[in-house]
Amino acid sequence: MTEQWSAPTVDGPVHATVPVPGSKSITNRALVLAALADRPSTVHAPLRSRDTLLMAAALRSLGIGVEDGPDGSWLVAPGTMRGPARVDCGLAGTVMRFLPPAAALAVGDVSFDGDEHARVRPMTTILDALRALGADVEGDALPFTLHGKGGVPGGEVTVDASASSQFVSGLLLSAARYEGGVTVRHSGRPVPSLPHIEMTVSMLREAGVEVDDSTRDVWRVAPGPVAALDRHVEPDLSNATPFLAAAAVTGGSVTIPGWPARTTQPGGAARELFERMGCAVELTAGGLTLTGPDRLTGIDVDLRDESELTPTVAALAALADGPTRIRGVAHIRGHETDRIAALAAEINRLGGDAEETEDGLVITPRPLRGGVWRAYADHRMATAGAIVGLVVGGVAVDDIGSTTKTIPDFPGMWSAMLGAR
Ligand SMILES: O=C(O)C1=C[C@@H](OP(=O)(O)O)[C@@H](O)[C@H](O)C1
Ligand SMILES: C=C(OP(=O)(O)O)C(=O)O
Repeated sequence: MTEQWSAPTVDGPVHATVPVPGSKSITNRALVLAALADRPSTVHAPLRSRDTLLMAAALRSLGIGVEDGPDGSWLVAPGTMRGPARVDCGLAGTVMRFLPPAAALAVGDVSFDGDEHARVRPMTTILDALRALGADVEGDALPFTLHGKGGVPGGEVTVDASASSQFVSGLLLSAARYEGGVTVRHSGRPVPSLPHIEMTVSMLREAGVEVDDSTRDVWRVAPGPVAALDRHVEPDLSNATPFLAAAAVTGGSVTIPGWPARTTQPGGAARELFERMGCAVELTAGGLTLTGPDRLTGIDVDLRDESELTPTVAALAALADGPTRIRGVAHIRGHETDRIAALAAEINRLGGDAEETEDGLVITPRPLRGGVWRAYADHRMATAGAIVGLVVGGVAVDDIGSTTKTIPDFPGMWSAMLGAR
């Protein structure tokens, strides 16, 4: 059952401080690394939302201990993974791409499935790569089964990762535990979301794993142990962007506490994007504060590196005072939904002017009217609808529940933010 949600509209600037839950990308990397580590780990301030709860549940079904710590942390007790097990990936790219390479180390069968929308997300590249590295995999997309033999030879593999950086990240995360380690070479159109691969490399190094990424499009992971983690998870900076956007579109000001001065999250680039659109952004000890302008400026932007920000940028663009061109994100047609088609359809349904291009969108602002904004089961489509609804009366998001993918209570956070006006 999906839940239609009337997006609240405001008639003045939004002023609020909004604490944002932990990063999905860091939490799910930390869980996989902790499961492969040689001793128990603690993950502090993890995100607890559908994507990470599914990862935790999947690891438990494989025999890994994932217990609640006293302070909201997760305590992870590693061990030999064992099938038979069934993994529900939901719609989480990080579960469907990060867990199979780890589960290939299990003893026994591990079957994977997910939501209807997940079954059409690209998977062949990583499943073929696992076969090439010596794993026994049945299937080319969800659902599929791994016949685990308790170990994987590893070696060198060439992949076309132009559809998702997660193919590379997934292989690298488990690579140290493969007998010969793993070398991944990318061959094809440019890899999107490269900072997410850098996040993977950086977290592997934190866990004592030797990674050579000195050659472009080649990553070499040496075989060896994975050290236990004691890891704090930063706020999810991509999930912070709808809240910052609330200040941007109303000329208000929103502070996100705990915004890191340095980060491996691509969402960190949101600062510069908002500035280019005319916002003032300041990082202090209290967090990142964004103050919106009288009118937002349209921009020409390549979002290949931070493609998960596209829905927020598109929503801002529809409300700006000049055209925006978004480039470099052809692969987001394979995200939770075809985001290029979905954004164009929903902006146009409300009377806007959004045109699909091969690798992005051209959005020319027009006065918008209320109506149903469809989420397509996609959390970031839903939050984009909330941004538009803040200044366009009568917008209803058809499936606000989709936001639980990466934010446990988006409607509650949104109304708390507006209540603080
Ligand atoms: O590794 C990760 O945590 C992610 C990588 C990116 O995927 P793509 O490379 O498929 O864009 C990003 O969009 C996704 O939200 C999270
Ligand atoms: C693309 C995204 O998610 P996933 O991790 O499921 O790929 C996203 O969160 O924008």
